[in-house]
Amino acid sequence: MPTLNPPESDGGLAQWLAARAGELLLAVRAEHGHADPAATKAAGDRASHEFLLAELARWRPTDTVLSEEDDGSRRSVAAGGTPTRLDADRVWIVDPLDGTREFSEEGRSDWAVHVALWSRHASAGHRLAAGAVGLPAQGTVLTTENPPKPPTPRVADTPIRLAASRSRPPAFLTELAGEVGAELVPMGSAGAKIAAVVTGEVDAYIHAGGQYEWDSAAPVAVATAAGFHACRIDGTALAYNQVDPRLPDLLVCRPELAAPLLDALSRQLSATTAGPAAGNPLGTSLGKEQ
Ligand SMILES: Nc1ncnc2c1ncn2[C@@H]1O[C@H](COP(=O)(O)O)[C@@H](OP(=O)(O)O)[C@H]1O
Ligand SMILES: [Mg+2]
Repeated sequence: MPTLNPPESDGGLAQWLAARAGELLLAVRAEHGHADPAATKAAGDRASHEFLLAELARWRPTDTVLSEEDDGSRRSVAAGGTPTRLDADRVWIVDPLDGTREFSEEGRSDWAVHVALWSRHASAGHRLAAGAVGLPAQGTVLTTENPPKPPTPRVADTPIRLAASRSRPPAFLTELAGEVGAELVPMGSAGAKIAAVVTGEVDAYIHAGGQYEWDSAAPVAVATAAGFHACRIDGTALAYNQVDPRLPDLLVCRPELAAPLLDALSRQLSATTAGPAAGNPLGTSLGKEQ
């Protein structure tokens, strides 16, 4: 690891951490290969998590961290405990490896490193003060430090490109896509999908059925800093550093698509909750992705 000091700003630190964790992950992937996906996933998760925790302890020793790989927070909620981060002013919300499945698959570049800072005193409603999304296999880091370009108008009369989980898309999405004339773009990693919205590769990302704060905090910080829309699928605000870190659904899109997509979502959600035959229309599982 280089000993070079990170930039002083929170956004600069987030970018620096995401870039360096990404270098580590590329090295782990090269070393472990793809013959044993479970071993490659575990090694990547562990290396990136340990690196981020050590560097945050070094550079921000008084801040708190909420990480996907730190089960303590999840357990304390499940056991009825109150996580100490709820009293903290500054909490780093990190996903050391988002799109773990894709990380273990040869040739895929849809996996990411997420580093976000939640601050009690941040001005934005979601209280995300800084964030960076590293896309190591794509050679980029998107960051609030130098926010991506704001959205440009869509080319008229082209189908909306709608990113969705390639392994666990919400059951209502095919019907919704038909209703709004969208084409579905399956992709791994919440970070990679939100990055694809920000770069214009797709127009929107919809997820439902299960996710956690670390899956969306950093990419939502970057997307909203660039002027994109982000909210829950019922149109309510995204909130981070909550007692329960589950944040099971979201919509991220070009601002002009927020109203039509929320309308379509509202119709889908009322249709799917109306009938007993609906099953679990929002998704397939609430468990942690393995
Ligand atoms: N139903 C669900 N329950 C819990 N987590 C989910 C989920 N669907 C997706 N996720 C998480 O959201 C991230 C993006 O998922 P996807 O690639 O399917 O879009 C993954 O994070 P991790 O890779 O960090 O575990 C995945 O585990
Ligand atoms: Mg994740």
